[in-house]
Amino acid sequence: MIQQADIPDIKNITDCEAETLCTRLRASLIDSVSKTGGHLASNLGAVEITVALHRVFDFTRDRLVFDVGHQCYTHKILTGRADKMSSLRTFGGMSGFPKPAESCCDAFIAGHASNSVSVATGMARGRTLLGDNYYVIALIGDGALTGGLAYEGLSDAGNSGERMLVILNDNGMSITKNVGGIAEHLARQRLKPQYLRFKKGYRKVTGTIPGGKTLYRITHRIKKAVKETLLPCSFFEDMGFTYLGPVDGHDVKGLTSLLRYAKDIEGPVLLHVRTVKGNGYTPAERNPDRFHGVGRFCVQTGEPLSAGSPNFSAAFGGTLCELAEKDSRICAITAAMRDGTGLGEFFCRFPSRSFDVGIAEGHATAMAAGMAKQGMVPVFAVYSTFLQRGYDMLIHDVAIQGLHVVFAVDRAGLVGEDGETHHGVFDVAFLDTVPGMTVLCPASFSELKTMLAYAIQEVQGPVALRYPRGGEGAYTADSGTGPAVLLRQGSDVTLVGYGVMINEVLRCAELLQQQGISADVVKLNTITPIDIHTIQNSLSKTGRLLVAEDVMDANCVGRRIAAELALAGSPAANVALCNLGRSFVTHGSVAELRKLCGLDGESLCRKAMEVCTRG
Ligand SMILES: Cc1ncc(C[n+]2csc(CCOP(=O)(O)OP(=O)(O)O)c2C)c(N)n1
Ligand SMILES: CC(=O)[C@@H](O)[C@H](O)COP(=O)(O)O
Ligand SMILES: [Mg+2]
Repeated sequence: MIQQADIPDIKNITDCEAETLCTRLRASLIDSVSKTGGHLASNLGAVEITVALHRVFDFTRDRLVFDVGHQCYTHKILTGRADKMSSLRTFGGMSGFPKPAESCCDAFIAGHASNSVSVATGMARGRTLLGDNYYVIALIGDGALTGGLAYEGLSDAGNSGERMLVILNDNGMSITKNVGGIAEHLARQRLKPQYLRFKKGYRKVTGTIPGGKTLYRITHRIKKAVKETLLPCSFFEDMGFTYLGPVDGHDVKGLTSLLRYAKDIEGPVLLHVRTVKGNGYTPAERNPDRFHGVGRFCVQTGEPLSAGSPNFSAAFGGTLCELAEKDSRICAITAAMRDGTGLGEFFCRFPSRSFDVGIAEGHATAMAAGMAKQGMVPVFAVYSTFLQRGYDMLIHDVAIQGLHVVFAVDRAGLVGEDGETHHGVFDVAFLDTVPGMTVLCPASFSELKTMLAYAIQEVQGPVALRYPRGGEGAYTADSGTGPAVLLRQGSDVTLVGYGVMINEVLRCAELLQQQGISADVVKLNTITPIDIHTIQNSLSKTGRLLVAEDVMDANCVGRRIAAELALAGSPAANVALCNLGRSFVTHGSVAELRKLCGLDGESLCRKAMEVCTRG
């Protein structure tokens, strides 16, 4: 594994030394990620472009904005964090995404796709307005370019006249193979090497002769006028960019010289590089989708070191196939997360009813509304954190007309190693704001199957099922589709939970029992709307309430219960709301993060005992 001491002074290495450095970095990434897990294929594809960027720019001043940011490992190694790679994505260790708190060379956080051009445009405008002159770069992948936000950024940036560079890292892949018209367009782009060489040579010559700069500007304007009238422009040139490429994204020498050339061009520039996702590691080149996000693996074979275990995504995908077998109205939608959401089998068995729209959650939601309006039953499988991108379409296109769209909200709650940008901790709050919304919370695979059928066949209007990353806990029962059930009976305190957090609540009840305190455990199957009667009945006995949930405090279930009780004139004497509060939660294992946030069984037990001793 490459150590900090091994990193050369990158501004002063030769092209040959740069190539050697890329080889060493690549080997180190493979070795390191095989031990920690993380995003491998994307990082292997971005080694040369990152080294070339660091040869030409100084990222203590110049700003490099990563899109998604999962491809930032080489950047982190080159900016003083080589020795931290062994702590990648661990609690208290280095994040797998750019983090300004980690280094001044990390210009901006990242995690959600398609925002980098917008952020970079803002930075460039800020720079200009403040009279500074550092350079601003956005590094965006072809997958991220299927997100509509990217076009908003490109349209404005291209017209901004700002000196900035957008590097399009085009490997033909999103997590799976890239989709959509833009992917086709990029595939048609052809390199004009002789034209590119001429442009660079001409600029070099005019840069050395007296009056050459003026001559260059005049001929540049003539060329632009000729191209715009006589020759087809690339999509990006139409947007206002000087378009360079596509060029080989693994030629560190060529990239370095092209970046030096691009750096001096007035106005916005788009450099289109072609790379191979997983480059330099055969198993990843052969399976870039499988090596997009990996657990620990054997370097020699590429095989995972731990066998996969049953998870909610697979239970969802299998159940949806069973239902779709009998109901031809059911169709499945994903926003570039087909395998992550468990839809692989559905796409194989029902291709005509399967839609991967690219990284376009807003479009997916609006499209689902259109499908529902025409009589289909669209099931949009989406990670909770990415559904945030579709919130307006959920209100405007789905809910106002009361359309029956089913949202399979995966990765709900704390997700673990991806950290702040990926925890699914806002959906409980924002879904509840939507009139007519139903939100179901399966706590076991069996409940997910029951609730998915119920959501598709019985519920009217928009309905969401929310379930976590990974598998079920000790609770594996199926409490049906009633809004709430009493899982345990006691007289001292009422404990309320939903989803897989019920496992921590049941653990808490066990621990209280050992202290001679008996608890009612109310499990909510539906959290929007809430069945307050079951809770009221329990509280009439206990008078004390603790609600546990791994979501943000704002508009959480606990707050809504407390408010409903107060409005009904039956407020609990003592209430403890155990949730994530109003701060973002870092990365680490889910178990570590629950403990950090006081949401593990032991912490809940201590909280419940406080409530009981308060009176
Ligand atoms: C809004 C949003 N939706 C989905 C994702 C999940 N996601 C992470 S990386 C990725 C594919 C990115 O493809 P690309 O930009 O081409 O980068 P590559 O991995 O090919 O280098 C997706 C869909 C995300 N990060 N953000
Ligand atoms: C970078 C990104 O957004 C995805 O790769 C995400 O990390 C996938 O998360 P899961 O590992 O939970 O599928
Ligand atoms: Mg890609």
